[in-house]
Amino acid sequence: MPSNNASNGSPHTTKPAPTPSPLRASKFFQSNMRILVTGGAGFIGSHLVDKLMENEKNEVIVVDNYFTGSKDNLRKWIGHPRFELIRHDVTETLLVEVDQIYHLACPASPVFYKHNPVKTIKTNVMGTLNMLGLAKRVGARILLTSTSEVYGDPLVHPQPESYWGNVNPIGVRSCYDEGKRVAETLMFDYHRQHGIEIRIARIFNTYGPRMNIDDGRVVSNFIAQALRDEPLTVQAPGTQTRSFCYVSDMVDGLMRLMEGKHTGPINIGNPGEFTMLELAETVKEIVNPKVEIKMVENTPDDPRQRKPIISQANESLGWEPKVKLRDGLPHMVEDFRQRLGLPKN
Ligand SMILES: NC(=O)c1ccc[n+]([C@@H]2O[C@H](COP(=O)([O-])OP(=O)(O)OC[C@H]3O[C@@H](n4cnc5c(N)ncnc54)[C@H](O)[C@@H]3O)[C@@H](O)[C@H]2O)c1
Ligand SMILES: O=C(O)[C@H]1O[C@H](OP(=O)(O)OP(=O)(O)OC[C@H]2O[C@@H](n3ccc(=O)[nH]c3=O)[C@H](O)[C@@H]2O)[C@H](O)[C@@H](O)[C@@H]1O
Repeated sequence: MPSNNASNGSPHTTKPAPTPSPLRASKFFQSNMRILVTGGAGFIGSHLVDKLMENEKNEVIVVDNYFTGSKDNLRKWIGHPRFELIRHDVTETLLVEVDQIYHLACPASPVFYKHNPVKTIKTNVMGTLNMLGLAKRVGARILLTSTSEVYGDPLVHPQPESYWGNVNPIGVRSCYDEGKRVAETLMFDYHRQHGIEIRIARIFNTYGPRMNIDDGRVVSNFIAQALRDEPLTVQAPGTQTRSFCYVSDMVDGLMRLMEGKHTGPINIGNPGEFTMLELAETVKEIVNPKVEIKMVENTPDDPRQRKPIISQANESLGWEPKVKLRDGLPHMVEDFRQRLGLPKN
């Protein structure tokens, strides 16, 4: 049986946070807050950058290797004096002077993270080590975007943060879910050993405009298929569930977590739970009532159920999602129509 009743260990440390590097103060121009976003050219990262850039006191640096992200997602900021974009792989060390680090870099779609699993592990482990090393050197606060996949195929439903999970350590998804579990471990060890200020978000399935059209994740697949008049591919049995959070709610939750006092880990997601068949029916109804729904083979270790308990986010961050699935989907459909060159509905 998995442990589901233990605490997450003491997150507290007696060590003071390291002082910022003297280089930090030696710059000619200094904004009030210099923020690094790794993976900022990706889906969630680019929406986060949009929101951070709204504050004129923020200077934002994005590093990305463009594996699943694109410069196009950031085109409105390229050339802006408060914005910098660096082609960089987080598995290599990075020397910059920043106050906060949002560490998102990692392929998120199962199709992409399974494509080169060794690289996915390296990104999660070495990438997180490098960002923690940077946080330690410059005294920055660091937020990791972990995942509900740390709960594996959960035997406790819905999932509280105290649940330790049911994860296959040697499966095809392990590069991602075990990788993120190690990343969480590294975060807490740097916190306890070096006094680094950490924040960990456990993100549940997030959707919205700018997802890659052929990303492979379920919401983007169904919308692209419905728009192209191709059958919606429900992977068997179709009764597996997910809880879908709209991207603006997610970004709001991540920023509140960064600015708040709680280390986490903290679930950020929308508790509205749907089977994949229900999702297919909803997309069919909204986008293309004539489209066929086709049952196809599933992939190994697909979690059978997933739904966050969000009382911690609610109590400690004052956060709850605002956008219901039926209200969020049309924004994504509109974005996909534009990018596929289809007329407005
Ligand atoms: N979207 C979700 O439903 C979801 C759920 C749980 C967790 N997350 C986490 O949130 C983060 C962002 O997810 P997303 O949906 O925006 O994914 P995404 O694939 O759109 O974005 C990830 C970004 O990281 C970049 N990247 C990947 N490997 C890199 C490396 N080695 N060095 C530098 N950049 C690298 C990619 O090019 C991309 O721009 C990820 O850490 C993911 O694990 C997302
Ligand atoms: O939220 C999370 O924690 C994780 O959620 C997703 O992983 P997953 O839920 O497996 O995402 P999808 O590939 O979108 O699959 C969701 C469900 O839809 C099904 N599916 C997928 C694609 C498809 O065409 N049809 C279909 O029925 C899958 O079998 C699965 O049951 C993300 O891709 C991970 O990055 C993220 O960490």
